[in-house]
Amino acid sequence: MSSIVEIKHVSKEIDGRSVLSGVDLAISAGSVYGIVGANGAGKTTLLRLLNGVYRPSSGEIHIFGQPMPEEAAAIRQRVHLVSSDGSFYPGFRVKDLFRYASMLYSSWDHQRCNTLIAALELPVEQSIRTLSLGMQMQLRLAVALCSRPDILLLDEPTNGLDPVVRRQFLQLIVQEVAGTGMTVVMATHRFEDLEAIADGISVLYQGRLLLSGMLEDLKTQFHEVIAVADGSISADVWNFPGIQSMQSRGAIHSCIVKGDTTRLCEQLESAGVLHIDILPLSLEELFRAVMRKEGYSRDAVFLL
Ligand SMILES: Nc1ncnc2c1ncn2[C@@H]1O[C@H](COP(=O)(O)OP(=O)(O)OP(=O)(O)O)[C@@H](O)[C@H]1O
Repeated sequence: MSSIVEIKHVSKEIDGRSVLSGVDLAISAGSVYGIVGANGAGKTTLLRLLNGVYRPSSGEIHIFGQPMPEEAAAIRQRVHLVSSDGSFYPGFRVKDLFRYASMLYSSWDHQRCNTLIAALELPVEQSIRTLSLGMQMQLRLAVALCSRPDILLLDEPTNGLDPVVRRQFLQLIVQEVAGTGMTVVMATHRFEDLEAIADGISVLYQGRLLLSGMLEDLKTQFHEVIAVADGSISADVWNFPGIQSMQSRGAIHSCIVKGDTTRLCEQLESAGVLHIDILPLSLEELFRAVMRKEGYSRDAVFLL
């Protein structure tokens, strides 16, 4: 598959502060790509670079094989950013917004618009300022889809959606990708959303990409190894290059390992452990392990 988005060694400074540094990323056409990371990692900034709101301080971004144009309006015809940030045409009624947006986008699809208004039960006569947060998110997505973007950028898109609508929202995105070949780049803290629809993911931490890859590949690369021992295990055993993190509680010792676990298991067996389990990781567990390796952890906050 060809890359529709190529980010080459991109850095971004805002107010003299480094927000992204040396980011390299290629995203295949027609895929759903997830960006995860702690608060303030730079996810929104990355999406804003992709739709031309920001320009890189250094490095290059190519979209559709072309360098990002100087004129951001041209790119926004084909790359639509949906986020829950800021107010969204509060003085408009829903139908006024659709009429206005239809004039902004040359590829506006009126038939799709009618279908989405009906499917999402959007109240066309209602003022946007009176819509719930979830309704507004659905409206933002509907406007984006009617503009028939080649690339849809989603920033925390399922915030505020109830479980039924959230599922419908994700299904709609999958359908669009399958039906139109649209590419989706989605920043989110909801791992279950990415498990459901993402092909690839990147983990951002303090403006750097820690990890990128296809979700299935990453899941086969990382495992949790649990060893039950009659007492402690020599520290030498854990001196193994693939170990991302480890913890011990009584007789149970567990570690997250990247790569082949055979040698580690041999070392554990030689150390006399009673039992070994090798378990696959969920995306959230994988994220936690990678972040823990970077020293990112939070203790409980006690206010009283
Ligand atoms: N306009 C701005 N002015 C100053 N600092 C900014 C601006 N935009 C972003 N930043 C800073 O850049 C860093 C990355 O912000 P960004 O919003 O991209 O992170 P994020 O990963 O989307 O975070 P979150 O998960 O909390 O939404 C943060 O430290 C933020 O304070």
